[in-house]
Amino acid sequence: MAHAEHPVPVTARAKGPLCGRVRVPGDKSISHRAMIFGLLAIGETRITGLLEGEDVMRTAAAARALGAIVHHDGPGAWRVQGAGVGGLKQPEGLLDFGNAGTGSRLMMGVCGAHPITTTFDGDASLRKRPMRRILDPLELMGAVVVEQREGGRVPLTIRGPKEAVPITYRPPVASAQIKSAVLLAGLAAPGETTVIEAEATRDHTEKMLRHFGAEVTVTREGAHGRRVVLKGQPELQAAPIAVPADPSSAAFPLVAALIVPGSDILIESVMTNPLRSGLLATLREMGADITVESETNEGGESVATLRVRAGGLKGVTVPPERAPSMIDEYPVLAVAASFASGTTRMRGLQELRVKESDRLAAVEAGLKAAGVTCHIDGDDLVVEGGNGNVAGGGVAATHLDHRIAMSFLVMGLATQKPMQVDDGAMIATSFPSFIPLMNGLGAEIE
Ligand SMILES: O=C(O)C1=C[C@@H](OP(=O)(O)O)[C@@H](O)[C@H](O)C1
Ligand SMILES: C=C(OP(=O)(O)O)C(=O)O
Repeated sequence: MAHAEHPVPVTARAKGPLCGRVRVPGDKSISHRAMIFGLLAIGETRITGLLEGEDVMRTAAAARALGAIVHHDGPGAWRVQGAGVGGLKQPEGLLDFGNAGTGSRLMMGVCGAHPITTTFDGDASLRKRPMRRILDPLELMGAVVVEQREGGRVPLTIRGPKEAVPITYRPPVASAQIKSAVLLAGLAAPGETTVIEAEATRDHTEKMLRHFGAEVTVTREGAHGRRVVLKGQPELQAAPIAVPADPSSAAFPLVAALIVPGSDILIESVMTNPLRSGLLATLREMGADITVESETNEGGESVATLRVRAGGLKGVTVPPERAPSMIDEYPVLAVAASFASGTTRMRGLQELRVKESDRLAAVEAGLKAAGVTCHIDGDDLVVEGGNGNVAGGGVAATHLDHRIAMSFLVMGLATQKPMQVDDGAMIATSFPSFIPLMNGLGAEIE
């Protein structure tokens, strides 16, 4: 388990072109939801391809504490015997979600609508992240929240009502976690629970609700939004889940192959859900050589094998409405932008300030440590590309953030001098096999 007190410095250096074929682990968003729906369903949910990263293991432990029987059958293969909506057990201790925003927030939605009292906690990173965005709608649905330390942060305790009240909710920020927490709470409420989002966010919860037998309707709302209506108190029936490969993890070998001269790699069966594909669209606009070798369907999601070849990238402006479809990919996009020709402006990145770290500040500091000219302009990040030449030689501070760690290690594969990150331990939260997978492609990360 990763601890801030025992940082693990990791260094990446340029060695030569990357080549080979890889498949990245299962999608983190879908893996959390697979465990949660397994808990809420009647019967046995069989999961294949589950991401066995620390974040998802925290959600699995919470599902057990709430009454699920969870079996691990082999790599990625899990079975969850559910407690059913309404059948949750009062957990004995607190639920420690470690570094996991998604796991903690979605489980707050589940627990906050049931007549149980649950205490949530996490690591130093999670303790800084805003939870009011989840607690506000839960209070409208009848939950009582006791904040223990600091307002709107874990540790906190939620007592759910005898019967949750259905609501119509407009999340104040584009967030699949808020939408999902409200919908999961809505499962325990009679009548219809509605979420109206101004910007469409990832739709894994809606898809899984349907897959488990709930009635959900989704209609367009405004230029970029969605209205999601859930009919409450369904009996969810266990259903098999095949977790596709995580596009947010695929982003690391993908950008590495674009910036390391001479590289040519294949990334197998990456999920191409359009609400997760903003990075691909942006890299293509930058001139990236990414082709689809084959396309198919896995577990209700389209997946594609991508061939990625190194080549000159040019700077672009990334519009703010694209942010929800690539929210976790901005750190590694900033790395790609550092090697492009010209300026890249990434607009509307305010949500990056409240991730595992303040990612705007962490990216700016890491890029500067590598000799890249960049600045934050309001909520925009502006990066001046070095046209293939980036000095490197610096140390990037990761602030308990896996994506910051992996992004700067990818950068070090193409900089003139090696890049170090002060702590690689957090990589295990989302991509435990990152270092061997990259080294298998010919990288030197140690
Ligand atoms: O719903 C999800 O699985 C996620 C939603 C996003 O967070 P927000 O809802 O805060 O945007 C994303 O950053 C996170 O990694 C996973
Ligand atoms: C933001 C992320 O995750 P979470 O919110 O689940 O901690 C992420 O994985 O980049």
